[in-house]
Amino acid sequence: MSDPPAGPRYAKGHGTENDFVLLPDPDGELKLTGARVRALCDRRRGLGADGVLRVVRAGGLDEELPGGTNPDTWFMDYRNADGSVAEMCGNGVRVFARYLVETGLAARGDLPVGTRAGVRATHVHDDGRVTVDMGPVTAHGLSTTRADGHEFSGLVIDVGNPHLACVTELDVRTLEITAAPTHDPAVFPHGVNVEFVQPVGPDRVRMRVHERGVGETRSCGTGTVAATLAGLRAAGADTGLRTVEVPGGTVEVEVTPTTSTLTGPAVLVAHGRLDADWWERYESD
Ligand SMILES: N[C@@H](CCC[C@H](N)C(=O)O)C(=O)O
Repeated sequence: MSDPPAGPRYAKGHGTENDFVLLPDPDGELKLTGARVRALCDRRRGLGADGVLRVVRAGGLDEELPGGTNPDTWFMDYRNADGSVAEMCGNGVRVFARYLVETGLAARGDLPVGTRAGVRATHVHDDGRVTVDMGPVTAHGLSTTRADGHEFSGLVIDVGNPHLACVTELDVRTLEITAAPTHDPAVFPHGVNVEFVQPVGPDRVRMRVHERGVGETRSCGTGTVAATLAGLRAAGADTGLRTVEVPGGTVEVEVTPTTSTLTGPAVLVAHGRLDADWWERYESD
């Protein structure tokens, strides 16, 4: 039996069941078309994932990067399942850091990762959890959304990417989030990630999320940071800690006066090679 033609290498991983295909591409040689991203993320004709993380040195990227990004820094080139580009992914960056360490591309411990929202400091723990400094999280007033026949008011929050975090007394586990929640395009001209946040204890919130460019996911790291700030504000505080329960597990978030941190699991599931013919089929957008 002869081996089929081998295409690019890949790995599959997840953080609290927000799942990703990782594509190692140190020198930025892969042509990552929208069609390829959509096919990779498709759960029937591809590998299946919420997003793609291209593992590239910042210097290998053909786009302008945030100031302070060293060309040698590993850069998380994040794409949503619909092929769109996003600034930041909090679960993705943890899986990305774990991948760098497990494959020997970086040493265990403190590790900077470039993103379109800026360089993020990560720390890979011995038990497989990863902490990431998510940078400042800022609120910019209120907006509304409709989902499952309810109207929700929420905080407009910037975690490098846009969020609307709606604190509610409803049991969020019962919400039907089959259609995209509405949003005000004047407030969110580039779309938004919407969180439904239910306080369930003094230091604990439960969250469901509908992600821009994906749909409902089992977790969203930047969303948990937005949910924490919204939960804190609802309790009359600006800073503090929250355990955030999502359908795919739990993470810990801390918001301080200057930054925010996210700690949670990062799991690698598989390593392999794509079929070359399959990869070529999706070359053009
Ligand atoms: N799942 C991510 C967020 C991914 C990007 C988001 N869908 C967007 O378009 O902003 C996370 O863990 O933060």
